[in-house]
Amino acid sequence: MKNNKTLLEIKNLHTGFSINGQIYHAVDDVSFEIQEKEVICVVGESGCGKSVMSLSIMQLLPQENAKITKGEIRFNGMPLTNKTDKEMNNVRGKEISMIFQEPMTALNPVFTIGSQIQEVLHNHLDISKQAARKKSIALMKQVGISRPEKVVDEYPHQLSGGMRQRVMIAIAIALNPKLLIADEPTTALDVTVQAQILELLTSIQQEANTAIMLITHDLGVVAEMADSVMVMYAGQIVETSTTVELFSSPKHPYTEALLHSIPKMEEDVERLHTIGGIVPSLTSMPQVGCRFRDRCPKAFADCRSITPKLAPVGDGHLARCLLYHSCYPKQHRTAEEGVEK
Ligand SMILES: Nc1ncnc2c1ncn2[C@@H]1O[C@H](COP(=O)(O)OP(=O)(O)OP(=O)(O)O)[C@@H](O)[C@H]1O
Repeated sequence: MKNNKTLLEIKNLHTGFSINGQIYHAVDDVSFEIQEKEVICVVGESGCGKSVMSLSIMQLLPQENAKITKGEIRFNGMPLTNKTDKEMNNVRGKEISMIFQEPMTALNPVFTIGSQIQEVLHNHLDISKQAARKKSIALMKQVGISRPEKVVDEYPHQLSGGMRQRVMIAIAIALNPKLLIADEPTTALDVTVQAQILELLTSIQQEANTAIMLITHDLGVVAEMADSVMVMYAGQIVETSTTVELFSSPKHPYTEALLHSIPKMEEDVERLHTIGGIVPSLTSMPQVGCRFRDRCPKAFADCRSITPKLAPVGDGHLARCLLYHSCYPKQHRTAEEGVEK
């Protein structure tokens, strides 16, 4: 993937919420790149900042109290953070599109499916009514909606959840964006439909060469779809690498815990492994030291007082953990701090 051109570049992104007059960062110093045609998965428990990060990229932060306080977002070299809302309207849909978790809330219940797809076409293309209708039917066919000539005149409530998500995908790809951000696009769907939607996203990526940033809780999906993975914890990237490397050689104890929580076919366990404790809330975020320390089975004294950096632990592999800082030789930590390895 590294040989491809960089499509999205995020540098030191900080997005904060103003709560009782103080700024709390839900995205705290996040940097990464997405290459053309790459599939990158973002994983992490609820509340780790995945959605706030993608809404920051789209400049769709919902609340008046949310703001990008620092950092750069570049798409194809073009800075996005200083764009006006009107200018961003030319980026959204055309260059970057987003698919949300719950299609029913993203679709307008009082307009037909066809008119909602056509609206995107009319907003961006000089296209006749007839041509837009024809194109919307073709898009519906492309995303696997059967009888599109009929569905074009139906309303969202007449479709199943899976079909509604296909409509959302049709809207998202209508203008051939180069990047699709999908925020848990299958969470609200049942298992067989989930697989079909993920298959559809893969075929779009392969046929239209669209890069995909997929936010998911499902590590099985990551293993199957992603070229690379970013693990987020408490607003920060704690590990990132290629998918193969992450699954074969995870470095951060949080990644290890996530991987450990996947049920294995051959294991006869009475209970699924879960990670004890919860993600700290924005207002109780530790300001110094590792944010995972209270839940970490490998934590040692310095994890409270020294803030780990996201440091190289292999080729294109970064982890934010003191265990991999060179000033902590493994044998020293093991002997003096009782760190289990
Ligand atoms: N409007 C808001 N005001 C204050 N805090 C918020 C607001 N929206 C989100 N947050 C906080 O920002 C942090 C990141 O939330 P975010 O929704 O990005 O997490 P997530 O990883 O996407 O979770 P999920 O998987 O549940 O979608 C959380 O601590 C959350 O409570």
